[in-house]
Amino acid sequence: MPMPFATNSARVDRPAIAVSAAARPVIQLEDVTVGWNGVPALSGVTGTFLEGSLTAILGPNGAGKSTLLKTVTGQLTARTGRVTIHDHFRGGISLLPQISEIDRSFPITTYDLVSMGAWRRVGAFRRYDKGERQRIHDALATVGLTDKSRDLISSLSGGQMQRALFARLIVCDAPVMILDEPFTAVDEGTCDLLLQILLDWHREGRTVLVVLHDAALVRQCFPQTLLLARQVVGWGDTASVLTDANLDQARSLALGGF
Ligand SMILES: Nc1ncnc2c1ncn2[C@@H]1O[C@H](COP(=O)(O)OP(=O)(O)OP(=O)(O)O)[C@@H](O)[C@H]1O
Repeated sequence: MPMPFATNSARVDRPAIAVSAAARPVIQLEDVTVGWNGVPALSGVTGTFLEGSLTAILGPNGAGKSTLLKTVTGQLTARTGRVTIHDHFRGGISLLPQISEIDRSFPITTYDLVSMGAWRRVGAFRRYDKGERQRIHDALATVGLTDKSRDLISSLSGGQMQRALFARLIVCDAPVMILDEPFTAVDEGTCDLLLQILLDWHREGRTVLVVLHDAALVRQCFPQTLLLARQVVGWGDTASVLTDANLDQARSLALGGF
């Protein structure tokens, strides 16, 4: 389990892409409370992810970050409040789950895993045309896994598996990308490569939400931050959210629980 607010990264300049004043809302949360087995994990969450924004979701362990992602992707239902995915983006959201949630023993190859990214366009049981096959090969090349395409995913290292999951997202080609701790347990070279891919998605105008634990990386590369500690501590411009006072409040709220 990563430590909250680790600070070990200083590799890439923050992208100088502002969210347009005319950006449309993509995902809106209104006073959302959601929990597990009747116990609230997040309470009173209100805010909007705008089109083209690149948002880091940061908070101590158990702060509700994964719970939030599961709520916006429809895996969990809010107990109260409302989650709205706006019409233009419905069906256009791709998720990279925490690597620990993936059954690595499932007997499929790296190519099969990456090709699943095309299911939304092609369907699970139809043959892929030449264009889709090329897209899969290109994605494998982008993440440096061409020579692993025939290997079972059970043989991949943690970093290679994360690269394969990114390749699946590249094939998905969705306008909204949601990633849960994509840099956990990966080597520095993989982290740099995946970060560049993620920043490229932002440059292309996609909406990107990323759960992270590395505050230094967030300060450097993420224009927007949602700081969570079982509730919203701050949501907006990263510099105004990641203040010492807010980080202290997040730590104390998460430690105290509610
Ligand atoms: N499957 C589950 N069943 C029951 N409770 C859960 C489940 N998943 C999460 N929780 C609880 O919900 C709360 C928030 O957990 P969540 O995983 O969303 O936090 P997080 O901020 O993503 O934490 P971490 O950084 O440790 O991954 C915690 O108290 C956790 O124990």
